[in-house]
Amino acid sequence: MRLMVSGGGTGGHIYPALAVINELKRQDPDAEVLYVGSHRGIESKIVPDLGIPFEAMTIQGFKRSLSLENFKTVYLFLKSVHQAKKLVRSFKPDVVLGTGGYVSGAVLYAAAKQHIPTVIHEQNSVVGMTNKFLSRYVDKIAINFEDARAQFPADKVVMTGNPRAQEVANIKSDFSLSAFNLKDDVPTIMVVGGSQGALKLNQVMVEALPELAKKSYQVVFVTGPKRYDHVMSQVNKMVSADNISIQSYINNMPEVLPKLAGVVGRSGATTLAELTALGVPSILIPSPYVTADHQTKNAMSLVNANAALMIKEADLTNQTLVSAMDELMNDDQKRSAMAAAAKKLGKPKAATEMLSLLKEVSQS
Ligand SMILES: CC(=O)N[C@H]1[C@@H](OP(=O)(O)OP(=O)(O)OC[C@H]2O[C@@H](n3ccc(=O)[nH]c3=O)[C@H](O)[C@@H]2O)O[C@H](CO)[C@@H](O)[C@@H]1O
Repeated sequence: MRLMVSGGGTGGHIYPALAVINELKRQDPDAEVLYVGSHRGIESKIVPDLGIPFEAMTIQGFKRSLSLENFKTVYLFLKSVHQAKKLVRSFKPDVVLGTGGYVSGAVLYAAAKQHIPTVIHEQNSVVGMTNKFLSRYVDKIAINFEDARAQFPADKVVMTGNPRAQEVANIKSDFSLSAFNLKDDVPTIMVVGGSQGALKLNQVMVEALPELAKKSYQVVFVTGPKRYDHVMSQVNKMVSADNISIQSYINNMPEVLPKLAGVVGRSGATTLAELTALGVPSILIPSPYVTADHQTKNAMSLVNANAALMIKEADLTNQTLVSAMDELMNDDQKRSAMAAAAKKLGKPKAATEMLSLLKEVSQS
């Protein structure tokens, strides 16, 4: 199979795409893949580092209000469509998959206009702007939350789950927490604000660190790559603790996640697919800065199933955070009940189902 994939801007769009590529390579080592991303998105670093053929385009997002920038955006979009058409003509994909982000808008639109079979994946319960636009043109739409179904043309929708779930569920991890200077036999919780880090969570964590340094559990605090130096400049003034490790970004999350007793984080859809695939209990702090408050909706699907606790960002302080972390980490029974509830929501066959859909569409 010749598979062209496009998705970018943020980890939540990129990792599901990479999981599909991994599953394709596992089933068919001779398959040819081309990943098309944007220059500015983190895919331009992550994808080539994995040795996956990568082409980058220049593209930018629409402003929600009318502005001159939007004219530039339309110009760049049309230019990207033109460039994407050329890439499609030269790569000759059997099928093109889009996993979200502006760049996938141009690539999938270009492919559909050239009558190449197309599929998009919507990770969230509330449909993103790019996928809403593309839904008119593509052949099939794979979803992860039932709530997304009614927002798309009914005959195109297929429930697959998020392919990243299968990738993390299948990993045999021999990761040691010693890589973070922590012990393997002490329960450990990770605090991570999605793929970019979260400003408020970082601020509150910096304030909470002296308290967390006294706990019997360990904490891996992931700041986000762009926020690491700022956090460290504040933390350096404090006493270091041997139960706390501060990291800027985790490159091998599928290996690290199985070693964790809990996660504190944003409720991005791909993060939730990972937590439920493995059955990791969590404390979720939905980002209030996303379209239609979709992270609260994502989080509620776990909270309602007793798989997660939730703190609204407006209520997030070092006290509310530490007390929720204590509630989770000091009660083994509660933690294992939450873990079991999370695992029930997992979709560990999602990558295989996605690939079946791609094959079916490519042959129709
Ligand atoms: C602010 C924003 O617009 N967020 C959106 C974005 O979030 P974001 O990109 O944060 O997406 P998710 O939380 O869904 O996924 C983050 C991904 O990055 C990985 N990771 C994270 C940190 C790290 O150090 N290493 C690492 O590998 C996680 O394991 C996960 O695979 O896309 C999601 C999926 O469409 C949406 O639901 C989110 O609302």
